[in-house]
Amino acid sequence: FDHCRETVDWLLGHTKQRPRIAIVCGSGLGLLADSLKNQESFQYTDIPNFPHSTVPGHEGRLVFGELQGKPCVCMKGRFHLYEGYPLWKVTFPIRVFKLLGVEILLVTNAAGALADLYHVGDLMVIRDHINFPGLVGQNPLLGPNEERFGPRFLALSDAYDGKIRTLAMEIARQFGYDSFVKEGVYCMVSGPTFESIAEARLLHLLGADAVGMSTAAEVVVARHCGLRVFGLSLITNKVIKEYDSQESIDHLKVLEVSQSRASLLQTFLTELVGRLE
Ligand SMILES: Cc1cc2[nH]c(=O)nc(N)n2n1
Repeated sequence: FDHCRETVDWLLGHTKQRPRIAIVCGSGLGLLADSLKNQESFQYTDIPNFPHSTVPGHEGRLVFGELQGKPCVCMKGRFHLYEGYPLWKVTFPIRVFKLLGVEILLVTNAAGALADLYHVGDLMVIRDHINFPGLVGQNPLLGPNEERFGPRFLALSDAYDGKIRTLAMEIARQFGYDSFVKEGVYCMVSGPTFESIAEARLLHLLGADAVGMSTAAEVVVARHCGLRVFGLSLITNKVIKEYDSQESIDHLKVLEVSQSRASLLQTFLTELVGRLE
């Protein structure tokens, strides 16, 4: 808690802005942060106690500013379990946002589609998640509970805010995006390996619609401290589930699709922020 307090005091001393909405930009989706008005940004390396990004496509800046007239703070670049960060570091920014006065967290990520319903370039509004690492002990809330943030035992049956999901689907309809904006279950794996065929089939059997290497841990910590959460996955590839498939996946392909759909995602999220109350 004191770690967070120190970081928050530093930030409060370096900007007059007081964000109500926090946005975590996924792989190659940092475009949104560039569109904020009255920007004030800080390199993660300059912020006390902040971890450093090490993944290509993740810049490493915390950007304060306004989107549709609403005070926001954007993470350009996030931290991943596969980088070797302990989960308390991966999720540290979320508790900083809480102490800054943020009430809503919008989290985006790139993910591979497990369900045939999804195609490359689709957007998946996250209805629920499977926190695979969390099920086997890699949970950000492990260890002594910090009562000043939230309860020892956290309920997650309502993790992804229903009102915001309804609003998002409404916007998709109004913008004519409904052919490629669908709701689904996001499964977090630790990475950095992409799934084997057998793993892909396993996750699909378990009810996951898309799989990625982030997001669930941040959402758990956000819910623990009472933030409303909305998650959006950009489908960057269809996960290979057949042994005779000629397809292959790599990080460059993930980034290429992210770049190609970044502006659409920006339009969608900007409209959503504008209509949040
Ligand atoms: C960011 C990202 C993209 C994909 N695609 C995939 O097939 N499997 C994953 N785990 N991920 N993660």
